[in-house]
Amino acid sequence: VTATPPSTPLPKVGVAVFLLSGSKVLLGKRLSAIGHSTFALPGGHLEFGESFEECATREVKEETGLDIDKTEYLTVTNNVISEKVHVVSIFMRAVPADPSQNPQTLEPEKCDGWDWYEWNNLPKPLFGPLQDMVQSGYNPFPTTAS
Ligand SMILES: CC(C)CCOP(=O)(O)OP(=O)(O)O
Ligand SMILES: [Mg+2]
Ligand SMILES: [Mg+2]
Ligand SMILES: [Mg+2]
Repeated sequence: VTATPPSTPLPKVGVAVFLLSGSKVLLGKRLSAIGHSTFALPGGHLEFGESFEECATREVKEETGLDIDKTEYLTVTNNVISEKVHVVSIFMRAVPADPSQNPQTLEPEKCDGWDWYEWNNLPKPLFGPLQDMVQSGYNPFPTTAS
């Protein structure tokens, strides 16, 4: 009888949303097993049949109660987070549909609370894939035509 090798789980596909307000971005401290106690963008698993935009809109609404506008694809990253977790992250950007709306912590078991942070003064530690992007000097903000 040949032992079956331990199966390595398939990569996950996550959609993360840079929700922008002026020079600030919305972040929440994760309480899920993956990335526990690190600050991450709202977002989540891409579900069957969803477009990236549909997933972004759904996850932000589920997690923060906020409706979003001007959602657009930014970039993708490929991160092996641990020996059991490999995540392909689709990064989107968007703006709140109603700037006066405050985010709500709708999944307190997954997130310790949402706050707006200046891009040049982000909290630590950041969730792995986001930390890598920040470290690489990535700028999620629209470039205003000079
Ligand atoms: C980070 C990676 C596991 C992708 C899924 O992100 P997530 O844990 O926020 O997922 P959900 O919001 O869908 O629960
Ligand atoms: Mg979610
Ligand atoms: Mg989800
Ligand atoms: Mg999530």
